Amino acid sequence: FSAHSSHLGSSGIGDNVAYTSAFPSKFEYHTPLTSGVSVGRYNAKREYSPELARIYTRYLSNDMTVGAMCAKHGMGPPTESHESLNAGSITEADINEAIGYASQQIQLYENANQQYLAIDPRGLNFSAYIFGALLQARFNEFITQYLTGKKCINKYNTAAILPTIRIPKSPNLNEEYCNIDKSESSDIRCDPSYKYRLMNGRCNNLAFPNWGSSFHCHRRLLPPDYSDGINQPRVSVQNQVLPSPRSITQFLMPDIMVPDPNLSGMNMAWGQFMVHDAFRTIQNLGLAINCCLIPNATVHPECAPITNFRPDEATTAFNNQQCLNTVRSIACNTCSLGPRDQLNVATQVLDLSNLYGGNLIDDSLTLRSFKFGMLRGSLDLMGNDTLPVRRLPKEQDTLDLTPCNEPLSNPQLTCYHTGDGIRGNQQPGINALHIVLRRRHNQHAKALAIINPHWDDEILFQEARRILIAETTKIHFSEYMPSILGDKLTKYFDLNVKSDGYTKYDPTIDPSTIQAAAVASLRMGHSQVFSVFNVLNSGRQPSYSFLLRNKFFEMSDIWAGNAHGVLRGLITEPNNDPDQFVVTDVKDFLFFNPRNPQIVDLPAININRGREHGVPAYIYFLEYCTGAKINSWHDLSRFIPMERIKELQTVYSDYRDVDLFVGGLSETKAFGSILGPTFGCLNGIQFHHWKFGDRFYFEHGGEAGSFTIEQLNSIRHTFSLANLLCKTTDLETVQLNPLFKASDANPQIFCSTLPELNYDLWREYGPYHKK
Ligand code: HEM
Repeated sequence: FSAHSSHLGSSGIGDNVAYTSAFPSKFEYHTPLTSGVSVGRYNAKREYSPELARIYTRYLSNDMTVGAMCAKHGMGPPTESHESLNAGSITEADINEAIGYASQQIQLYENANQQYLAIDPRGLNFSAYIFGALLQARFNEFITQYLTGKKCINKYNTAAILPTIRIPKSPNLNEEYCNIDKSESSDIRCDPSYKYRLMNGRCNNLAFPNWGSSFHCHRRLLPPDYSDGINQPRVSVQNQVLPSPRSITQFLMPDIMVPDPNLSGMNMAWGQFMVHDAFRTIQNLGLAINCCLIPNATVHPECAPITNFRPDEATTAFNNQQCLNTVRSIACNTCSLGPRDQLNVATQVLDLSNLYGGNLIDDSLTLRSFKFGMLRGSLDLMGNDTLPVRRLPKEQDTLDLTPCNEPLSNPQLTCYHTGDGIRGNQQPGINALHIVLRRRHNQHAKALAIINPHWDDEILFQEARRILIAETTKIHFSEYMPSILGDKLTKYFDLNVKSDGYTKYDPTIDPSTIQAAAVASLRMGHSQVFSVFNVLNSGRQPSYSFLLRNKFFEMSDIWAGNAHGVLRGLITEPNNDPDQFVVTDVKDFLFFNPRNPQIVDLPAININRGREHGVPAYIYFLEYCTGAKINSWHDLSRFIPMERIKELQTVYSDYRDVDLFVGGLSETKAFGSILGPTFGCLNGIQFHHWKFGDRFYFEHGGEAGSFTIEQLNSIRHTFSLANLLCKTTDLETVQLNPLFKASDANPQIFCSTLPELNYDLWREYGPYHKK
């Protein structure tokens, strides 16, 4: 048993390490809130580096031990004890004992699964791959549990040293999963000259072919904070259960509409679409487990229901509901010992995997027509070209198993088939964007087929896909990201789209999705959600409106041919400001289904999710981002208004307990962004990784998938969200930037004035194709 080298495991990590913040030193701080923050240069590669030790030794030093066998609880701060643990401290006999223990436990775990599958067999739809990888992940967690107990290994070393210990093959482990799961897997052969992205996201990084691929773990900026150091949800610094997520949303996140003065509803919708491209964390057994249902049944080990909250108007109206069902995210196979990570089934870069599919279940092949590179479709009742209809049960979404919510009066109006499974039907706005992008793909494919009649279906499909990914990515980077980050942070994180020339890929950056963004900073969009959706006619007058709560997975508006009306509403209506307020439609009535009425609370789920993913508390990310050291509630007043701090104090007993989602949304906005410094920073880092860590990012030069400079400039000068909407809908006018409401600074323009891509630059000249 040997230890690999690890930066975390080296000695000498302590409080005296110089710490640099994620923010630049040259920022002008206009508000006193952020003045005096010690700042430094953001370095995309520094996560898990020794310089962060000061932060994580703080939260991991609250070490209340792991495993019942450990006689010595509270081992003291990690800096004192970590040097005593090295690979040699754990013998072969220890590992063998641990494997024996894990073999028994995994049997019990499987029995629990079987019990629930007997109650709700939908979970059986889960692929064998997920089950196999999950069991392997759980097996390693049981080994970890045994070793930490027997050797009294503290949290710090559980995160730092245990992952470096090689464990022998075991009959329970399918080595194949591990070989293909490892980022540096030698089982995956990549063709460096292939110019298209693989559908599963592999081979983006040629040295680490799994970086950013589907069915792989999220990554972390800070090591996890699990209560047991392995997989149990975070608890308070006093080692108590944290306040109930529902109590937090009841008291701290009321439904108060504060529309953003500038942004349009499209800002929320486009943000959600972008997020769905890269993030898809799924629950264990796809939500088939009901953790609230059976009072005396054995609680499934992956249950994390939300309980211990006071009744309120909504819960009382729903049969005095006292428990909100939440199942834990599926564990990811890290192929090593140590704490749990979570699985992302989407490809983790911005490659439109939500449109094209890209994982084992939502296979791109089921979406293609195999004619002229086009995607399949169907017609709505007005004869508009729309997505293909979902054909049950073959295309049943087997990943999250949320049912389609067909209207009771019209049950034949089912959901549509998308590359994102059922999630593409989550509400009419997201579905309308799927429609737009599917149409645009087919436009690109048709145009290319005229230019290059000799191209076969495969080339046409891949080239149209490559252009459409460039089109949406250009909109993300030149319109969406600046709209939420503001100009300064966009510049700081180097996100601006250039006006000429190439950018450079950095193979040392892992573009994978960051846990803190998955559970908190990018979920800021949940506070932007509006309750009322106005559907506008072609004269931009309201035709009718609906409440979001009535339209989850309910596609009757789309069937009726109102996708354009929904889009007109989104670009015309305002957006809510990302703040501590969240509308009832997602706070009480998320995924409301009249067939099974119950309260589902999205912000409470977000808080719960953060804890069960072991994401550390808010202040550590604040420190990570700004370099500020927070030692009291009062220290927070530089970032959060005092009245809000008082509110936080009514729910949290310690400033170190505040959840990242709650703290981040409580901050005063900074740097001209609609976000505070912590969420601005975390999202900026994620975006930076998506740009520079993605070999296929459209502006990069010198790569197999690079565009010619002429093509690239045509992409830059042609593509915009306004143009995309104009080209794919019956809009006659649209404001210059539809992520903002129309105004003098953002005037309406005629669609007819917007150019088309110069497809001629894609004309292929060969011996038989003369210019
Ligand atoms: C109508 C609007 C929306 C609804 C109903 C919605 C609903 C949801 C739900 C149910 C989840 C999974 C929660 C869980 O089990 O942990 C989720 C996750 C998430 N949402 Fe939203 N959301 C909406 C809009 C947005 C927007 C506008 C953004 C960002 C701009 C966003 C960002 C995220 C992120 C980052 C995740 C985590 C995704 C993952 O890891 O798979 N959402 N959302």
